[in-house]
Amino acid sequence: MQTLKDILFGVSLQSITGNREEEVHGVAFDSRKVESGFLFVAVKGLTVDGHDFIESTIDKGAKIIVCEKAPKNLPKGITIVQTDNSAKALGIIASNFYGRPSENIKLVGITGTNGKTTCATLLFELFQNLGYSVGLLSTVENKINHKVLDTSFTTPDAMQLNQLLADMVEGGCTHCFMEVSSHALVQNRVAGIHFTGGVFTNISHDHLDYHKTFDEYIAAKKLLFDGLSSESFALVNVDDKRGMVMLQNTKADKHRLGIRSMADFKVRIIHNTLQGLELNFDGVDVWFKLIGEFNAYNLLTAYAVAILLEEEKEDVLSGLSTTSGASGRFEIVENTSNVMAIVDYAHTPDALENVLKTIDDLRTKNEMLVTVVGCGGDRDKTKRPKMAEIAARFSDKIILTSDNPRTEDPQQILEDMKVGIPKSKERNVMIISDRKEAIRTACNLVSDQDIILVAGKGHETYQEINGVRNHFDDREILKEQLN
Ligand SMILES: CC(=O)N[C@H]1[C@@H](OP(=O)(O)OP(=O)(O)OC[C@H]2O[C@@H](n3ccc(=O)[nH]c3=O)[C@H](O)[C@@H]2O)O[C@H](CO)[C@@H](O)[C@@H]1O[C@H](C)C(=O)N[C@@H](C)C(=O)N[C@H](CCC(=O)O)C(=O)O
Ligand SMILES: Nc1ncnc2c1ncn2[C@@H]1O[C@H](COP(=O)(O)OP(=O)(O)OP(=O)(O)O)[C@@H](O)[C@H]1O
Ligand SMILES: N[C@H](CCC[C@H](N)C(=O)O)C(=O)O
Ligand SMILES: [Mg+2]
Repeated sequence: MQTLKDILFGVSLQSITGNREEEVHGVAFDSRKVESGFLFVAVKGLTVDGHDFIESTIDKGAKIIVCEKAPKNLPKGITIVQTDNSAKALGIIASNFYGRPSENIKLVGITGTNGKTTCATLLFELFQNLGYSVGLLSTVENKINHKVLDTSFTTPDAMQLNQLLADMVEGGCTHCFMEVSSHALVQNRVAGIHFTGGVFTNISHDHLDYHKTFDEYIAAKKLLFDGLSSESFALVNVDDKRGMVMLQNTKADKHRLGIRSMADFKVRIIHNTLQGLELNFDGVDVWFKLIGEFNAYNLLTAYAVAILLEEEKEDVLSGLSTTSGASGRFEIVENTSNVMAIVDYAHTPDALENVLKTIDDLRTKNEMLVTVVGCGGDRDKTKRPKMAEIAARFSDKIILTSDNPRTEDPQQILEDMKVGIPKSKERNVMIISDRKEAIRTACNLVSDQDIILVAGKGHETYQEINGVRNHFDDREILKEQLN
Protein backbone atom coordinates (compact mmCIF):
# COMPACT_ATOMS: atom_id res chain seq x y z
CA MET A 1 0.00 0.00 0.00
CA GLN A 2 1.33 3.44 -0.86
CA THR A 3 1.50 6.14 1.76
CA LEU A 4 0.64 9.79 1.39
CA LYS A 5 4.23 10.96 1.06
CA ASP A 6 4.79 8.67 -1.98
CA ILE A 7 1.64 9.89 -3.62
CA LEU A 8 2.54 13.56 -3.18
CA PHE A 9 5.82 13.33 -5.09
CA GLY A 10 5.92 16.33 -7.44
CA VAL A 11 2.84 18.10 -6.07
CA SER A 12 3.24 21.79 -5.29
CA LEU A 13 2.38 21.89 -1.60
CA GLN A 14 1.38 24.80 0.62
CA SER A 15 0.98 22.82 3.82
CA ILE A 16 0.30 19.38 5.25
CA THR A 17 -1.37 18.90 8.60
CA GLY A 18 -1.62 15.36 9.86
CA ASN A 19 0.01 12.06 9.12
CA ARG A 20 2.31 11.87 6.09
CA GLU A 21 2.55 8.11 6.56
CA GLU A 22 -1.23 7.66 6.16
CA GLU A 23 -2.03 4.76 3.80
CA VAL A 24 -3.88 5.66 0.62
CA HIS A 25 -6.55 3.03 -0.13
CA GLY A 26 -7.90 4.86 -3.15
CA VAL A 27 -8.13 8.29 -4.78
CA ALA A 28 -11.32 10.07 -5.80
CA PHE A 29 -12.18 13.56 -7.03
CA ASP A 30 -15.90 12.87 -7.00
CA SER A 31 -17.35 12.68 -3.48
CA ARG A 32 -19.82 10.06 -4.68
CA LYS A 33 -16.97 7.65 -5.35
CA VAL A 34 -15.20 7.99 -2.00
CA GLU A 35 -14.74 4.86 0.13
CA SER A 36 -13.11 4.14 3.45
CA GLY A 37 -9.43 5.09 3.62
CA PHE A 38 -9.59 7.22 0.44
CA LEU A 39 -7.80 10.40 -0.49
CA PHE A 40 -10.30 12.97 -1.79
CA VAL A 41 -9.17 15.79 -4.05
CA ALA A 42 -11.54 18.78 -3.95
CA VAL A 43 -11.66 20.46 -7.37
CA LYS A 44 -13.52 23.65 -8.18
CA GLY A 45 -15.68 23.03 -11.28
CA LEU A 46 -17.86 25.08 -13.57
CA THR A 47 -21.08 23.84 -11.98
CA VAL A 48 -20.18 23.07 -8.37
CA ASP A 49 -17.17 23.28 -6.07
CA GLY A 50 -15.70 20.00 -4.85
CA HIS A 51 -14.71 21.80 -1.63
CA ASP A 52 -18.40 21.81 -0.65
CA PHE A 53 -18.34 18.00 -0.44
CA ILE A 54 -15.32 17.63 1.86
CA GLU A 55 -17.37 16.96 5.02
CA SER A 56 -19.51 14.38 3.25
CA THR A 57 -16.41 12.50 2.05
CA ILE A 58 -15.12 12.37 5.63
CA ASP A 59 -18.46 10.85 6.67
CA LYS A 60 -17.83 8.19 4.01
CA GLY A 61 -14.39 7.40 5.42
CA ALA A 62 -12.00 9.69 3.53
CA LYS A 63 -8.79 10.00 5.55
CA ILE A 64 -6.89 12.54 3.44
CA ILE A 65 -8.21 15.72 1.87
CA VAL A 66 -6.28 17.54 -0.85
CA CYS A 67 -7.71 21.01 -1.37
CA GLU A 68 -7.03 24.67 -2.05
CA LYS A 69 -8.82 25.86 1.07
CA ALA A 70 -9.63 23.60 4.00
CA PRO A 71 -12.95 24.03 5.83
CA LYS A 72 -12.65 24.91 9.53
CA ASN A 73 -13.16 22.39 12.34
CA LEU A 74 -12.58 19.16 10.46
CA PRO A 75 -12.57 16.10 12.75
CA LYS A 76 -9.31 14.86 14.28
CA GLY A 77 -7.38 12.18 12.42
CA ILE A 78 -7.96 13.71 9.00
CA THR A 79 -4.86 14.71 7.08
CA ILE A 80 -5.18 17.96 5.16
CA VAL A 81 -2.97 18.75 2.19
CA GLN A 82 -3.22 22.29 0.91
CA THR A 83 -2.13 23.15 -2.64
CA ASP A 84 -2.57 26.14 -4.92
CA ASN A 85 -4.11 24.07 -7.74
CA SER A 86 -6.14 20.98 -6.86
CA ALA A 87 -6.79 19.93 -10.46
CA LYS A 88 -3.07 19.94 -11.18
CA ALA A 89 -2.35 18.12 -7.93
CA LEU A 90 -4.94 15.52 -8.92
CA GLY A 91 -3.12 14.80 -12.20
CA ILE A 92 0.18 14.27 -10.40
CA ILE A 93 -1.41 12.23 -7.60
CA ALA A 94 -3.20 10.03 -10.15
CA SER A 95 0.07 9.40 -11.95
CA ASN A 96 1.89 8.52 -8.71
CA PHE A 97 -0.99 6.33 -7.55
CA TYR A 98 -0.73 4.19 -10.68
CA GLY A 99 3.09 4.03 -10.62
CA ARG A 100 3.79 6.79 -13.17
CA PRO A 101 2.85 4.66 -16.17
CA SER A 102 3.49 7.42 -18.72
CA GLU A 103 7.20 7.12 -17.95
CA ASN A 104 7.14 3.49 -19.03
CA ILE A 105 5.53 3.83 -22.45
CA LYS A 106 6.24 5.99 -25.50
CA LEU A 107 3.25 8.27 -25.28
CA VAL A 108 2.39 10.72 -28.05
CA GLY A 109 -0.31 13.33 -27.42
CA ILE A 110 -2.16 14.90 -30.33
CA THR A 111 -4.04 18.16 -30.07
CA GLY A 112 -5.80 20.43 -32.57
CA THR A 113 -9.36 21.17 -33.64
CA ASN A 114 -9.62 18.51 -36.34
CA GLY A 115 -7.72 15.35 -37.18
CA LYS A 116 -6.84 14.14 -33.68
CA THR A 117 -8.81 10.90 -33.86
CA THR A 118 -7.69 10.23 -37.42
CA CYS A 119 -3.98 10.78 -36.65
CA ALA A 120 -4.09 8.78 -33.40
CA THR A 121 -5.88 5.91 -35.15
CA LEU A 122 -3.50 5.94 -38.12
CA LEU A 123 -0.56 5.76 -35.72
CA PHE A 124 -2.19 2.97 -33.76
CA GLU A 125 -2.73 0.95 -36.95
CA LEU A 126 0.75 1.75 -38.25
CA PHE A 127 2.56 0.70 -35.09
CA GLN A 128 0.56 -2.52 -34.93
CA ASN A 129 1.60 -3.14 -38.55
CA LEU A 130 5.18 -2.53 -37.46
CA GLY A 131 4.79 -5.34 -34.94
CA TYR A 132 4.36 -3.44 -31.68
CA SER A 133 1.79 -3.78 -28.94
CA VAL A 134 0.05 -0.43 -28.92
CA GLY A 135 -2.47 1.60 -26.93
CA LEU A 136 -5.00 4.11 -28.28
CA LEU A 137 -7.03 6.74 -26.43
CA SER A 138 -9.51 8.37 -28.77
CA THR A 139 -12.98 9.80 -29.18
CA VAL A 140 -14.14 6.65 -30.96
CA GLU A 141 -12.57 3.98 -28.80
CA ASN A 142 -9.84 3.20 -26.33
CA LYS A 143 -7.72 0.20 -27.16
CA ILE A 144 -5.11 -1.87 -25.42
CA ASN A 145 -3.65 -3.66 -28.38
CA HIS A 146 -6.58 -5.79 -29.66
CA LYS A 147 -8.80 -5.22 -26.63
CA VAL A 148 -11.44 -2.55 -27.30
CA LEU A 149 -12.74 -0.47 -24.40
CA ASP A 150 -15.58 2.02 -24.35
CA THR A 151 -14.80 5.68 -24.23
CA SER A 152 -16.96 8.56 -23.08
CA PHE A 153 -14.46 11.41 -23.41
CA THR A 154 -11.91 12.35 -26.03
CA THR A 155 -9.39 12.58 -23.19
CA PRO A 156 -10.25 10.62 -20.02
CA ASP A 157 -10.05 12.21 -16.56
CA ALA A 158 -6.72 11.99 -14.72
CA MET A 159 -7.58 8.82 -12.79
CA GLN A 160 -8.97 6.90 -15.76
CA LEU A 161 -6.14 8.10 -17.95
CA ASN A 162 -3.43 6.83 -15.62
CA GLN A 163 -5.29 3.61 -14.97
CA LEU A 164 -5.55 2.99 -18.73
CA LEU A 165 -1.87 3.76 -19.21
CA ALA A 166 -0.98 1.42 -16.34
CA ASP A 167 -3.09 -1.33 -17.97
CA MET A 168 -1.27 -0.71 -21.25
CA VAL A 169 2.13 -0.97 -19.60
CA GLU A 170 0.98 -4.10 -17.78
CA GLY A 171 -0.36 -5.49 -21.08
CA GLY A 172 3.05 -5.05 -22.71
CA CYS A 173 2.30 -1.99 -24.86
CA THR A 174 5.39 -0.09 -25.92
CA HIS A 175 3.58 2.89 -27.47
CA CYS A 176 0.36 4.80 -26.90
CA PHE A 177 -1.23 7.41 -29.14
CA MET A 178 -3.74 9.67 -27.49
CA GLU A 179 -5.93 12.65 -28.28
CA VAL A 180 -5.51 15.61 -25.97
CA SER A 181 -8.56 17.87 -26.06
CA SER A 182 -8.40 21.53 -25.12
CA HIS A 183 -10.85 20.81 -22.28
CA ALA A 184 -8.42 18.22 -20.91
CA LEU A 185 -5.52 20.67 -21.08
CA VAL A 186 -7.38 23.45 -19.27
CA GLN A 187 -8.76 21.04 -16.68
CA ASN A 188 -5.28 19.55 -16.04
CA ARG A 189 -6.43 16.03 -16.94
CA VAL A 190 -2.91 15.44 -18.31
CA ALA A 191 -0.97 17.11 -15.47
CA GLY A 192 1.89 14.85 -14.40
CA ILE A 193 1.85 12.93 -17.69
CA HIS A 194 5.16 12.41 -19.43
CA PHE A 195 4.77 12.73 -23.21
CA THR A 196 7.44 11.41 -25.55
CA GLY A 197 5.98 13.73 -28.16
CA GLY A 198 3.31 16.38 -28.65
CA VAL A 199 1.60 17.01 -31.98
CA PHE A 200 -0.48 19.93 -33.28
CA THR A 201 -2.78 19.32 -36.27
CA ASN A 202 -4.58 22.65 -36.79
CA ILE A 203 -6.85 25.11 -35.05
CA SER A 204 -10.13 26.60 -36.17
CA HIS A 205 -13.41 27.71 -34.78
CA ASP A 206 -14.81 25.40 -32.07
CA HIS A 207 -15.70 25.22 -28.38
CA LEU A 208 -16.02 28.99 -28.01
CA ASP A 209 -18.79 28.26 -25.54
CA TYR A 210 -16.14 26.84 -23.21
CA HIS A 211 -13.01 28.85 -24.00
CA LYS A 212 -14.84 32.16 -24.59
CA THR A 213 -12.30 33.67 -27.02
CA PHE A 214 -10.24 32.25 -29.85
CA ASP A 215 -7.04 33.43 -28.12
CA GLU A 216 -8.03 31.50 -25.01
CA TYR A 217 -8.64 28.41 -27.15
CA ILE A 218 -5.20 28.77 -28.78
CA ALA A 219 -3.60 29.20 -25.35
CA ALA A 220 -5.32 25.99 -24.20
CA LYS A 221 -3.83 23.97 -27.08
CA LYS A 222 -0.42 25.52 -26.41
CA LEU A 223 -0.39 24.15 -22.85
CA LEU A 224 0.48 20.73 -24.29
CA PHE A 225 3.71 22.10 -25.78
CA ASP A 226 4.57 24.31 -22.81
CA GLY A 227 4.48 21.18 -20.65
CA LEU A 228 6.80 19.00 -22.77
CA SER A 229 10.24 18.13 -21.41
CA SER A 230 13.55 18.68 -23.18
CA GLU A 231 13.73 14.96 -24.06
CA SER A 232 10.42 15.10 -25.94
CA PHE A 233 9.62 16.17 -29.47
CA ALA A 234 7.09 18.79 -30.56
CA LEU A 235 5.68 18.39 -34.05
CA VAL A 236 3.45 21.08 -35.54
CA ASN A 237 1.64 21.70 -38.80
CA VAL A 238 3.11 25.00 -40.01
CA ASP A 239 0.60 25.38 -42.85
CA ASP A 240 -1.65 26.46 -39.98
CA LYS A 241 -0.50 29.91 -38.92
CA ARG A 242 -0.80 28.97 -35.22
CA GLY A 243 1.67 26.08 -35.68
CA MET A 244 4.67 28.24 -34.80
CA VAL A 245 2.80 29.77 -31.84
CA MET A 246 2.62 26.29 -30.29
CA LEU A 247 6.43 26.08 -30.36
CA GLN A 248 7.09 29.48 -28.75
CA ASN A 249 7.76 28.37 -25.18
CA THR A 250 8.43 24.67 -25.49
CA LYS A 251 11.59 22.99 -24.19
CA ALA A 252 11.02 20.07 -26.57
CA ASP A 253 12.90 19.34 -29.78
CA LYS A 254 10.98 21.30 -32.46
CA HIS A 255 9.83 19.83 -35.79
CA ARG A 256 7.57 21.22 -38.50
CA LEU A 257 5.40 19.54 -41.08
CA GLY A 258 3.57 21.07 -44.01
CA ILE A 259 2.48 20.76 -47.61
CA ARG A 260 2.70 24.43 -48.59
CA SER A 261 5.24 25.92 -46.18
CA MET A 262 8.93 25.24 -45.57
CA ALA A 263 9.02 22.27 -43.24
CA ASP A 264 11.10 19.35 -41.98
CA PHE A 265 8.48 16.85 -43.09
CA LYS A 266 6.76 17.41 -46.43
CA VAL A 267 4.53 15.50 -48.78
CA ARG A 268 3.48 16.09 -52.38
CA ILE A 269 -0.03 15.16 -53.49
CA ILE A 270 0.24 13.31 -56.81
CA HIS A 271 -3.38 12.16 -57.14
CA ASN A 272 -6.35 13.10 -55.01
CA THR A 273 -9.44 11.14 -56.04
CA LEU A 274 -12.63 9.78 -54.52
CA GLN A 275 -10.88 6.39 -54.54
CA GLY A 276 -7.87 7.51 -52.49
CA LEU A 277 -4.67 9.53 -52.38
CA GLU A 278 -1.33 9.06 -54.08
CA LEU A 279 1.35 10.83 -52.08
CA ASN A 280 5.05 11.36 -52.60
CA PHE A 281 7.29 11.26 -49.52
CA ASP A 282 10.82 12.40 -50.46
CA GLY A 283 10.76 10.66 -53.80
CA VAL A 284 8.73 7.61 -52.81
CA ASP A 285 5.16 7.32 -54.18
CA VAL A 286 2.58 5.57 -52.05
CA TRP A 287 -1.14 4.97 -52.55
CA PHE A 288 -3.54 5.33 -49.60
CA LYS A 289 -7.22 4.50 -49.12
CA LEU A 290 -7.97 7.76 -47.32
CA ILE A 291 -9.62 10.57 -49.24
CA GLY A 292 -9.02 14.32 -49.39
CA GLU A 293 -6.21 16.80 -48.86
CA PHE A 294 -6.89 16.97 -45.12
CA ASN A 295 -6.06 13.28 -44.95
CA ALA A 296 -2.76 13.98 -46.71
CA TYR A 297 -2.00 16.11 -43.63
CA ASN A 298 -3.09 13.31 -41.30
CA LEU A 299 -0.95 10.76 -43.15
CA LEU A 300 2.03 13.13 -43.16
CA THR A 301 1.56 13.62 -39.42
CA ALA A 302 1.54 9.88 -38.75
CA TYR A 303 4.60 9.46 -40.98
CA ALA A 304 6.53 12.24 -39.20
CA VAL A 305 5.68 10.91 -35.74
CA ALA A 306 6.89 7.43 -36.72
CA ILE A 307 10.17 8.84 -38.05
CA LEU A 308 10.61 10.87 -34.86
CA LEU A 309 10.06 7.62 -32.95
CA GLU A 310 13.01 6.30 -34.94
CA GLU A 311 11.24 3.92 -37.28
CA GLU A 312 12.65 3.25 -40.76
CA LYS A 313 11.12 5.26 -43.58
CA GLU A 314 10.40 2.28 -45.85
CA ASP A 315 8.73 0.26 -43.09
CA VAL A 316 6.67 3.27 -42.11
CA LEU A 317 5.39 3.92 -45.62
CA SER A 318 4.51 0.31 -46.24
CA GLY A 319 2.85 0.04 -42.82
CA LEU A 320 0.91 3.23 -43.40
CA SER A 321 -0.30 2.34 -46.88
CA THR A 322 -2.74 -0.29 -45.59
CA THR A 323 -4.25 1.79 -42.78
CA SER A 324 -7.89 2.79 -43.00
CA GLY A 325 -8.19 5.55 -40.39
CA ALA A 326 -10.98 6.09 -37.90
CA SER A 327 -14.57 4.89 -38.14
CA GLY A 328 -17.09 7.50 -39.34
CA ARG A 329 -14.51 9.75 -40.98
CA PHE A 330 -15.25 10.03 -44.72
CA GLU A 331 -16.74 6.57 -44.40
CA ILE A 332 -18.35 5.36 -47.61
CA VAL A 333 -21.52 3.37 -47.08
CA GLU A 334 -21.71 0.62 -49.68
CA ASN A 335 -25.14 0.24 -51.27
CA THR A 336 -26.93 -1.31 -54.22
CA SER A 337 -28.33 2.00 -55.54
CA ASN A 338 -24.98 3.20 -56.89
CA VAL A 339 -25.21 6.29 -54.74
CA MET A 340 -22.02 7.64 -53.20
CA ALA A 341 -23.12 7.84 -49.56
CA ILE A 342 -20.59 9.40 -47.19
CA VAL A 343 -20.78 9.63 -43.40
CA ASP A 344 -18.39 12.10 -41.84
CA TYR A 345 -17.81 13.43 -38.32
CA ALA A 346 -17.45 17.02 -39.55
CA HIS A 347 -19.01 18.96 -36.67
CA THR A 348 -17.02 22.18 -37.02
CA PRO A 349 -17.19 24.77 -39.84
CA ASP A 350 -13.60 24.00 -40.86
CA ALA A 351 -14.13 20.23 -41.01
CA LEU A 352 -17.37 20.61 -42.95
CA GLU A 353 -15.72 22.95 -45.42
CA ASN A 354 -12.80 20.54 -45.90
CA VAL A 355 -15.05 17.58 -46.50
CA LEU A 356 -17.41 19.41 -48.84
CA LYS A 357 -14.56 21.03 -50.72
CA THR A 358 -12.97 17.61 -51.14
CA ILE A 359 -16.19 16.17 -52.56
CA ASP A 360 -16.82 19.22 -54.71
CA ASP A 361 -13.30 19.25 -56.17
CA LEU A 362 -13.42 15.56 -56.97
CA ARG A 363 -16.90 15.27 -58.46
CA THR A 364 -17.76 15.84 -62.11
CA LYS A 365 -20.70 18.21 -61.35
CA ASN A 366 -23.09 16.04 -63.39
CA GLU A 367 -24.13 14.43 -60.15
CA MET A 368 -26.25 16.03 -57.49
CA LEU A 369 -24.74 16.60 -54.04
CA VAL A 370 -27.15 16.45 -51.12
CA THR A 371 -25.89 17.37 -47.64
CA VAL A 372 -27.68 16.40 -44.44
CA VAL A 373 -26.30 18.27 -41.44
CA GLY A 374 -27.17 19.52 -37.97
CA CYS A 375 -25.41 21.09 -35.00
CA GLY A 376 -25.15 19.75 -31.45
CA GLY A 377 -27.07 21.34 -28.59
CA ASP A 378 -25.31 22.70 -25.45
CA ARG A 379 -22.28 23.46 -27.58
CA ASP A 380 -20.78 26.51 -29.29
CA LYS A 381 -23.77 28.29 -30.89
CA THR A 382 -21.66 30.45 -33.19
CA LYS A 383 -20.85 27.42 -35.38
CA ARG A 384 -24.49 27.02 -36.39
CA PRO A 385 -25.00 29.69 -39.10
CA LYS A 386 -21.46 29.09 -40.37
CA MET A 387 -22.01 25.38 -40.91
CA ALA A 388 -25.35 26.03 -42.66
CA GLU A 389 -23.71 28.57 -44.97
CA ILE A 390 -20.90 26.16 -45.86
CA ALA A 391 -23.36 23.33 -46.57
CA ALA A 392 -25.36 25.65 -48.84
CA ARG A 393 -22.27 26.92 -50.65
CA PHE A 394 -21.17 23.51 -51.90
CA SER A 395 -24.36 21.43 -52.13
CA ASP A 396 -27.19 21.28 -54.65
CA LYS A 397 -29.66 20.41 -51.91
CA ILE A 398 -29.29 20.90 -48.16
CA ILE A 399 -31.33 19.24 -45.46
CA LEU A 400 -30.85 20.88 -42.09
CA THR A 401 -31.62 18.46 -39.29
CA SER A 402 -30.84 17.61 -35.66
CA ASP A 403 -27.48 16.37 -34.40
CA ASN A 404 -27.48 15.67 -30.64
CA PRO A 405 -29.93 18.30 -29.36
CA ARG A 406 -28.94 17.43 -25.75
CA THR A 407 -31.00 19.78 -23.53
CA GLU A 408 -31.77 22.36 -26.22
CA ASP A 409 -34.92 22.77 -28.31
CA PRO A 410 -34.12 21.22 -31.74
CA GLN A 411 -36.24 23.84 -33.51
CA GLN A 412 -34.20 26.65 -31.96
CA ILE A 413 -30.93 25.04 -33.10
CA LEU A 414 -32.36 24.84 -36.63
CA GLU A 415 -33.44 28.50 -36.45
CA ASP A 416 -29.87 29.43 -35.46
CA MET A 417 -28.51 27.45 -38.41
CA LYS A 418 -31.02 28.92 -40.90
CA VAL A 419 -29.66 32.42 -40.29
CA GLY A 420 -26.54 31.40 -42.23
CA ILE A 421 -28.37 30.45 -45.44
CA PRO A 422 -28.08 33.22 -48.04
CA LYS A 423 -31.32 34.34 -49.75
CA SER A 424 -30.15 32.97 -53.10
CA LYS A 425 -29.82 29.45 -51.65
CA GLU A 426 -33.04 29.32 -49.67
CA ARG A 427 -34.89 27.32 -52.31
CA ASN A 428 -32.31 24.52 -52.02
CA VAL A 429 -32.88 24.10 -48.30
CA MET A 430 -35.24 21.80 -46.45
CA ILE A 431 -35.61 21.68 -42.69
CA ILE A 432 -36.47 18.28 -41.23
CA SER A 433 -35.67 18.05 -37.55
CA ASP A 434 -36.12 14.26 -37.32
CA ARG A 435 -32.68 13.02 -38.43
CA LYS A 436 -33.93 9.66 -39.66
CA GLU A 437 -36.60 11.36 -41.75
CA ALA A 438 -33.99 13.80 -43.08
CA ILE A 439 -31.70 10.98 -44.22
CA ARG A 440 -34.67 9.13 -45.73
CA THR A 441 -35.63 12.26 -47.69
CA ALA A 442 -32.08 12.66 -48.97
CA CYS A 443 -32.12 9.06 -50.17
CA ASN A 444 -35.37 9.70 -52.02
CA LEU A 445 -33.94 12.77 -53.74
CA VAL A 446 -30.94 11.05 -55.30
CA SER A 447 -30.44 8.58 -58.09
CA ASP A 448 -27.57 6.63 -59.65
CA GLN A 449 -24.12 8.31 -59.20
CA ASP A 450 -25.42 11.13 -57.00
CA ILE A 451 -23.70 11.94 -53.72
CA ILE A 452 -25.11 12.19 -50.18
CA LEU A 453 -23.04 13.56 -47.33
CA VAL A 454 -24.41 12.97 -43.84
CA ALA A 455 -22.25 15.09 -41.55
CA GLY A 456 -21.76 15.64 -37.82
CA LYS A 457 -22.17 12.30 -36.07
CA GLY A 458 -19.68 10.01 -37.82
CA HIS A 459 -19.03 6.95 -35.64
CA GLU A 460 -21.67 7.86 -33.03
CA THR A 461 -24.23 5.13 -32.45
CA TYR A 462 -26.65 7.21 -30.42
CA GLN A 463 -28.60 10.43 -30.51
CA GLU A 464 -28.77 12.35 -27.25
CA ILE A 465 -32.07 14.07 -26.54
CA ASN A 466 -32.76 15.53 -23.11
CA GLY A 467 -30.16 13.42 -21.35
CA VAL A 468 -31.32 10.17 -22.99
CA ARG A 469 -29.17 8.42 -25.57
CA ASN A 470 -31.25 6.46 -28.10
CA HIS A 471 -29.63 4.11 -30.58
CA PHE A 472 -28.93 5.98 -33.81
CA ASP A 473 -26.43 5.27 -36.57
CA ASP A 474 -26.29 7.36 -39.76
CA ARG A 475 -24.68 4.43 -41.61
CA GLU A 476 -27.42 1.98 -40.69
CA ILE A 477 -30.13 4.32 -41.92
CA LEU A 478 -28.35 5.00 -45.19
CA LYS A 479 -27.89 1.26 -45.79
CA GLU A 480 -31.52 0.58 -44.95
CA GLN A 481 -32.73 3.26 -47.37
CA LEU A 482 -30.34 2.68 -50.25
CA ASN A 483 -30.42 -1.13 -50.41
C1 LIG B 1 -17.20 21.31 -19.77
C2 LIG B 1 -16.46 20.20 -19.14
O1 LIG B 1 -15.50 19.71 -19.69
N1 LIG B 1 -16.91 19.79 -17.94
C3 LIG B 1 -16.22 18.73 -17.19
C4 LIG B 1 -16.00 19.26 -15.78
O2 LIG B 1 -17.27 19.56 -15.28
P1 LIG B 1 -17.51 20.72 -14.26
O3 LIG B 1 -16.39 21.71 -14.25
O4 LIG B 1 -18.89 21.23 -14.50
O5 LIG B 1 -17.49 19.91 -12.90
P2 LIG B 1 -18.53 20.10 -11.72
O6 LIG B 1 -19.74 19.29 -11.97
O7 LIG B 1 -18.67 21.55 -11.43
O8 LIG B 1 -17.77 19.39 -10.50
C5 LIG B 1 -16.62 19.96 -9.88
C6 LIG B 1 -15.97 18.90 -9.03
O9 LIG B 1 -16.88 18.49 -8.02
C7 LIG B 1 -16.96 17.10 -7.99
N2 LIG B 1 -18.29 16.70 -7.47
C8 LIG B 1 -19.42 17.01 -8.14
C9 LIG B 1 -20.65 16.63 -7.65
C10 LIG B 1 -20.72 15.89 -6.45
O10 LIG B 1 -21.76 15.48 -5.97
N3 LIG B 1 -19.55 15.60 -5.82
C11 LIG B 1 -18.34 16.00 -6.29
O11 LIG B 1 -17.31 15.71 -5.68
C12 LIG B 1 -16.72 16.66 -9.40
O12 LIG B 1 -16.26 15.33 -9.51
C13 LIG B 1 -15.64 17.65 -9.83
O13 LIG B 1 -14.37 17.17 -9.46
O14 LIG B 1 -15.41 18.26 -14.98
C14 LIG B 1 -16.16 17.04 -14.89
C15 LIG B 1 -15.42 16.09 -13.96
O15 LIG B 1 -14.14 15.83 -14.46
C16 LIG B 1 -16.36 16.44 -16.28
O16 LIG B 1 -17.13 15.28 -16.21
C17 LIG B 1 -17.06 17.48 -17.17
O17 LIG B 1 -17.19 16.99 -18.48
C18 LIG B 1 -18.47 17.20 -19.08
C19 LIG B 1 -19.42 16.08 -18.68
C20 LIG B 1 -18.35 17.27 -20.62
O18 LIG B 1 -19.30 17.11 -21.33
N4 LIG B 1 -17.17 17.52 -21.15
C21 LIG B 1 -16.93 17.61 -22.60
C22 LIG B 1 -17.33 18.96 -23.17
C23 LIG B 1 -15.45 17.36 -22.87
O19 LIG B 1 -14.64 17.30 -21.96
N5 LIG B 1 -15.12 17.19 -24.13
C24 LIG B 1 -13.75 16.98 -24.58
C25 LIG B 1 -13.68 16.91 -26.10
C26 LIG B 1 -14.00 18.19 -26.74
C27 LIG B 1 -13.55 18.15 -28.20
O20 LIG B 1 -12.39 18.53 -28.49
O21 LIG B 1 -14.34 17.78 -29.06
C28 LIG B 1 -13.23 15.64 -24.13
O22 LIG B 1 -12.03 15.54 -23.84
O23 LIG B 1 -14.01 14.67 -24.19
N1 LIG C 1 -6.35 17.26 -40.69
C1 LIG C 1 -7.60 17.69 -40.79
N2 LIG C 1 -7.86 18.99 -41.07
C2 LIG C 1 -9.11 19.43 -41.17
N3 LIG C 1 -10.20 18.67 -41.05
C3 LIG C 1 -10.02 17.37 -40.77
C4 LIG C 1 -8.71 16.82 -40.63
N4 LIG C 1 -8.84 15.50 -40.35
C5 LIG C 1 -10.15 15.26 -40.29
N5 LIG C 1 -10.88 16.36 -40.57
C6 LIG C 1 -12.34 16.54 -40.56
O1 LIG C 1 -12.71 16.66 -39.18
C7 LIG C 1 -13.59 15.59 -38.79
C8 LIG C 1 -13.17 15.07 -37.46
O2 LIG C 1 -11.93 14.40 -37.62
P1 LIG C 1 -11.27 13.70 -36.37
O3 LIG C 1 -12.30 12.91 -35.70
O4 LIG C 1 -10.04 13.03 -36.81
O5 LIG C 1 -10.93 15.00 -35.51
P2 LIG C 1 -10.85 15.24 -33.94
O6 LIG C 1 -9.86 16.32 -33.79
O7 LIG C 1 -10.56 13.98 -33.26
O8 LIG C 1 -12.29 15.73 -33.52
P3 LIG C 1 -12.91 15.78 -32.00
O9 LIG C 1 -12.45 17.07 -31.40
O10 LIG C 1 -14.36 15.79 -32.17
O11 LIG C 1 -12.43 14.60 -31.25
C9 LIG C 1 -13.49 14.54 -39.90
O12 LIG C 1 -14.67 13.82 -40.00
C10 LIG C 1 -13.18 15.39 -41.10
O13 LIG C 1 -14.35 15.97 -41.57
N1 LIG D 1 -16.34 16.29 -29.00
C1 LIG D 1 -17.35 17.08 -29.66
C2 LIG D 1 -18.18 16.20 -30.51
C3 LIG D 1 -19.34 16.84 -31.22
C4 LIG D 1 -20.09 15.84 -32.03
C5 LIG D 1 -21.42 16.31 -32.53
N2 LIG D 1 -22.12 15.16 -33.03
C6 LIG D 1 -22.23 16.99 -31.42
O1 LIG D 1 -22.89 16.26 -30.70
O2 LIG D 1 -22.19 18.21 -31.31
C7 LIG D 1 -18.18 17.80 -28.60
O3 LIG D 1 -18.55 17.17 -27.64
O4 LIG D 1 -18.41 18.98 -28.77
MG1 LIG E 1 -11.42 13.09 -31.65
